[in-house]
Amino acid sequence: MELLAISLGVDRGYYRSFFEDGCSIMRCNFYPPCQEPGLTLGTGPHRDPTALTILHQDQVGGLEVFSDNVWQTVRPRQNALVINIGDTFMALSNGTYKSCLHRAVVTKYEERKSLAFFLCPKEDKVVRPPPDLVCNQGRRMYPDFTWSDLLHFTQKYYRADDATLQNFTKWIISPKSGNL
Ligand SMILES: O=C(O)CCC(=O)C(=O)O
Ligand SMILES: [Fe+2]
Repeated sequence: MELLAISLGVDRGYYRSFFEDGCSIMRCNFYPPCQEPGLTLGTGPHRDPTALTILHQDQVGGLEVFSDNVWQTVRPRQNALVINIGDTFMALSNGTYKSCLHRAVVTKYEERKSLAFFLCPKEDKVVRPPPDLVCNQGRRMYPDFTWSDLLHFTQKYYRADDATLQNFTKWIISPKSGNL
């Protein structure tokens, strides 16, 4: 978090202290083999709604990221972790860092496991970029929201996909959401 703050030219402690009392989540994904792997996906295309994901995949492989307009395979490396930016960090960086679109494919004969650590803020924390960043950029790209609002949105109303943050922003500012 300090490195990300330094890269954005803001107070180096801003994000680190923001996540100090966070409610992070760890999940193990299990993908059974599939007789027709070309007809399905283990995990469809999405951006993680969380802030930062630290992921380890086993040697079977299957993670793909959408980059330069194509799905690129992330080759498994036993001693490496994949770090992905999620939607919450995209909002915290006022849109400078883009959340990563990714998916996981399945294979015909081998089962696959991956272990993901999702860095999340404390539920009632207001997700707001540092003032210096907004000042330099001239405007806020996303409204204030709490992590609990986004979590609720993605667990109750909306399955995380390519456009979660965009649709969440519309939902949060709509009077019908009951959030204002
Ligand atoms: O299994 C993988 O490699 C990706 C899992 C994933 O995208 C997720 O758990 O959010
Ligand atoms: Fe993901």
